[in-house]
Amino acid sequence: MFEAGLLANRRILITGGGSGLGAAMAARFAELGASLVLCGRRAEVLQETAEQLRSHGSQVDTIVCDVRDPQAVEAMLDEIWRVAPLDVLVNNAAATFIAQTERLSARAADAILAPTLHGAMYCTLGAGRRWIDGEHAGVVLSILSTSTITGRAFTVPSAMAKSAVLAMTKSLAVEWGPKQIRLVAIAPGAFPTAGATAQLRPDGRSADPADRVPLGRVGRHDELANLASFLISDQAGYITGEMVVQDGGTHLRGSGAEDLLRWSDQQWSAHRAGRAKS
Ligand SMILES: CCCCCCCCCCC/C=C/C(=O)SCCNC(=O)CCNC(=O)[C@H](O)C(C)(C)COP(=O)(O)OP(=O)(O)OC[C@H]1O[C@@H](n2cnc3c(N)ncnc32)[C@H](O)[C@@H]1OP(=O)(O)O
Ligand SMILES: NC(=O)C1=CN([C@@H]2O[C@H](COP(=O)(O)OP(=O)(O)OC[C@H]3O[C@@H](n4cnc5c(N)ncnc54)[C@H](OP(=O)(O)O)[C@@H]3O)[C@@H](O)[C@H]2O)C=CC1
Repeated sequence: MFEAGLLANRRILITGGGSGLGAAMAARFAELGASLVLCGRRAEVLQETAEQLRSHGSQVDTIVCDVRDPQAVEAMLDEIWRVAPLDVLVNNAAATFIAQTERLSARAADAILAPTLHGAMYCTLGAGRRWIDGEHAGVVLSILSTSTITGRAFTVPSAMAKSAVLAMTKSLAVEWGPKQIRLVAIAPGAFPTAGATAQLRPDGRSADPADRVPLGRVGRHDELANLASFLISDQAGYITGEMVVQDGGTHLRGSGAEDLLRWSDQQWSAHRAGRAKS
């Protein structure tokens, strides 16, 4: 689909790059010649993904970093820049769960806002400052959600965080455009991963996420990775401040949370209790 060296000589940090869509993007970027830094909280998950990529000859470093912690983010970026500047930051790390919003504790809301909004902001500000100080061009790709368009009942902190990162994307596209820094985003629909399925599709929710998709199927990870590759490449050099929706048309039908309106308080209590046991 792309020329072989599309991302040659690009140094790319993917937050949450050890699993799911982050790992899928890592594999595609590596095939296209990029060198990678993957971060996340679990060292063993990062190592496993990195070893797979290295076995195909790719240059991959891993850094354990909790993006909720601004000092840890600064230490990670210092460690990266000691070797060479990044060219691309991918804000992919995030967290979510379904819950009745009126039952969320402050700690529960922060468990979602902190990685999804604050983490993306800390990484973007840290990379942007270094790019501007070093007069280095850069690209920030953020993985968002169609909740930025529709809102989404029962995952309100996630919808709030993703919408805020979209606001950051549009705002900094203007402020940092003159510094040759582009900011772009993808709003994926259903791309099944272990993380998303565990958090969003508990037993008791209507069966197949493909049922709601006008195109009749869920997304393939390679489709998202290809779109991401295009957006961070020079081929997209005149695109900034934009979010591309990749959801098979699903958000045009609604946010996707409507089935949860029919859950009873008893079902929600059972869901909470099930989580406590697991
Ligand atoms: C098949 C494909 C699906 C279809 C998709 C359709 C499109 C939807 C698009 C949605 C957009 C966003 C998607 C995603 O982000 S998917 C990625 C999901 N991955 C993750 O979430 C990974 C990271 N997750 C985590 O780090 C943890 O799971 C999490 C922070 C979310 C919870 O961690 P943990 O349970 O360990 O946290 P704590 O015990 O510290 O709890 C913190 C407080 O939060 C409260 N809590 C936790 N879970 C729930 C719950 N289910 N309901 C209510 N409250 C909850 C917990 O009680 C703590 O609060 P308190 O101390 O006050 O009790
Ligand atoms: N899959 C889907 O259908 C959809 C996904 N998305 C978005 O795609 C992105 C990837 O999600 P997906 O691959 O499905 O799910 P995953 O759960 O696999 O991805 C989340 C990643 O983020 C990392 N992460 C979570 N919290 C932190 C933290 N505090 N610090 C550093 N890393 C962290 C996790 O690693 P660790 O736990 O080791 O820290 C994990 O690798 C997310 O932004 C999600 O919102 C959006 C719409 C739909």
